[in-house]
Amino acid sequence: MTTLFINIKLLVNVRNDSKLLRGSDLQNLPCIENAFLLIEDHVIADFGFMHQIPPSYLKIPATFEVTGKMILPSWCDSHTHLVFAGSREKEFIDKIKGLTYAEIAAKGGGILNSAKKLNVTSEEDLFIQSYKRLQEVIKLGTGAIEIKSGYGLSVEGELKMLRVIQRLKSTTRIPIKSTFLGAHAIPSEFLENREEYIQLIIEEMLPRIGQEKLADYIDVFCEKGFFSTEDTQKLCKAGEQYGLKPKIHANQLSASGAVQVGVKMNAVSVDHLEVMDEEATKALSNASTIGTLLPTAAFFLRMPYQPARELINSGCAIALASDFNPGSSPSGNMNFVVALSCIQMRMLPEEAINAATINGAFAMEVQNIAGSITKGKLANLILTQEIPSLDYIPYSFGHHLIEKVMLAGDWVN
Ligand SMILES: N=CN[C@@H](CCC(=O)O)C(=O)O
Ligand SMILES: [Zn+2]
Repeated sequence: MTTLFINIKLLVNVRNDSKLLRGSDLQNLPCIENAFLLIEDHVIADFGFMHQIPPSYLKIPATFEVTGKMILPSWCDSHTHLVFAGSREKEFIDKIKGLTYAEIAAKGGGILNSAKKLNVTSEEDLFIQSYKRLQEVIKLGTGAIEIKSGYGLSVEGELKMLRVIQRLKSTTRIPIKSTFLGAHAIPSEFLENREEYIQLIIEEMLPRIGQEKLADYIDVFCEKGFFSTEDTQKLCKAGEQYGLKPKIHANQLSASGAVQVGVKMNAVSVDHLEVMDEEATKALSNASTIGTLLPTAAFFLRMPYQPARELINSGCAIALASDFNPGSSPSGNMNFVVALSCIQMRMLPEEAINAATINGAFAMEVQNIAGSITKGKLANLILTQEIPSLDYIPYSFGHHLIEKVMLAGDWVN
């Protein structure tokens, strides 16, 4: 199947090769004005200026004339908890009434509440709920995604979640990476003996996950009241034995040393980063580990936003992701993530788009197939409506500016 786009107002994030962007490089968003784009056999085959289009292309039957519209690579959402059961809007009301995230967790709410729901939900039902959410975010322009377990917190619950992610991988066209987050919270029955739960993860969950090849990464919620930096190192080392690289929940509620541990463990990414101190920023600025910012979690929990400018000015490689989950970010809308990053974290539109595409791709190691308009990459694309400029995308937050979305060269809507 061959598809041609002509008269594209702006073809965004056009690159010959893929490089992780850090510091001031994030501002460089290469684009072609008045462009063509050729898709062949699911991948990007060619692109360039309209005035240089090879005449033979103009005979292609599936030609779309898109004057006034832009084409972007799909969003790469490298941090989600999209597989969950039910919802937690009652806690939302508790938050409105003034309870903190930590107070809700201490009351048996939070992650443990989702775990309770998940463990009484069948694998089939969980798949149906998750599949629906995945279709929704695809229509919102997400074209590659990472999904975590972590609401099972029991051997069977965690395996159930990871099997659902595996089924999503095999039944949809979107590239999916799977992360084992057994260390998301200590289940209530282990509260008096947390070591025993850590042993359960290491001795029972990980071997099963390794055997069934159910995960690509291991994650730990490294935070006071959850898992310590020592626990995190121990769990990451155990994960390494099964080929799982770390992607860590770090510095969400406190500067706990989680970022430094992630960097030391060669984590692919350290995610959240609401509460950074000098040492954490310094560790990240010299590292290949990506700092993934989750501004919608800060927004929803009324927490200070991640210090994006400081991180960029320190030379860090940063990505943006949605953290889609029922407790701290019940939205997987990457368009809002990008807008919020510009509005509240003072990221420039170019920086936010790079962080949500190419750097997001690196943060889940799909940079060879997604994240930019590059020959040979999957044709996972966003076609906008007619818009006046690129800056208009984050500026007009909350508007639905996407006309159509393509995954591997096929329209999904
Ligand atoms: N912080 C840890 N995990 C999730 C929240 C999970 C929940 O509240 O259910 C997060 O990334 O924000
Ligand atoms: Zn998360």
